[in-house]
Amino acid sequence: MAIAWSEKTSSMEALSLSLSLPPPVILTQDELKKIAAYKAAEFVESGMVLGLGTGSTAKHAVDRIGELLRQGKLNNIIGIPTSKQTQEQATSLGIPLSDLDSHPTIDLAIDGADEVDPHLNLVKGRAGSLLREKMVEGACKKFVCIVDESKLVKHLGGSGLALPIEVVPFCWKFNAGKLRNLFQDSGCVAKLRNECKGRPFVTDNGNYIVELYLKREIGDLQVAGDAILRIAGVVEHGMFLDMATTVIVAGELGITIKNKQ
Ligand SMILES: O=C[C@H](O)[C@H](O)[C@H](O)COP(=O)(O)O
Repeated sequence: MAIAWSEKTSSMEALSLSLSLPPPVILTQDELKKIAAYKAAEFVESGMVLGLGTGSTAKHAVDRIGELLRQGKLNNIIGIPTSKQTQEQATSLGIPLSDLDSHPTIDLAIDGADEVDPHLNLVKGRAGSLLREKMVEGACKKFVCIVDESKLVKHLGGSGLALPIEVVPFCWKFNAGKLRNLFQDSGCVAKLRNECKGRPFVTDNGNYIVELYLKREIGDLQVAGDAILRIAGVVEHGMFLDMATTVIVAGELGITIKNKQ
């Protein structure tokens, strides 16, 4: 797969255009996320069915879409939220919502990621929404991923963050052991994600998240993903392989748009 570097503009210029503010001297990570999100909102056209992502970067995109609707610059949009959190945000902004049952084909999805590798493979799920995100983003014609440059990695797992796996609560320790064994060559440690005070984090689907910390690079990602999904009780994993059609990266030196070809 070849990656085309199709655009590079100054991020400071983009921020000042988007926010009508003078360019700041140092951009925070959140400002970079906002720049990427606002750029992605330019891909939205009236009449589209839109996949609405989850997380701090996607939140900016949803805000922007709400703003454009309010201003009358967009109309006739239908949003398909990827989490209860995004559903609440979109509802509060007056974005009309639906679901995959009624709209099985989505024109465009916009969402963040925890890691992006050079082939535009992603790790997602730090906010625990990986299952609904994968369902929605798997049903879209175009998936625009928005990140700040800290999310770029040489290989998935390269940031040191965990690879999240959604599992049913029933005998999760048994499945955490199976997952650890699957990646024992990568020095895998498997931990349950906790909400607070030892209480497990529960996803919107009532499941748990097992986090895999890998010391070494995973070999074939597709093979690894398939092996994870063969474990009964695993619901989904956080690797989004060959799904993003575009990745918008906001960094100190500008916006880079990478397109899958
Ligand atoms: O479940 C969480 C989602 O996959 C998020 O899109 C991802 O974790 C990126 O989140 P953020 O934009 O907050 O870094």
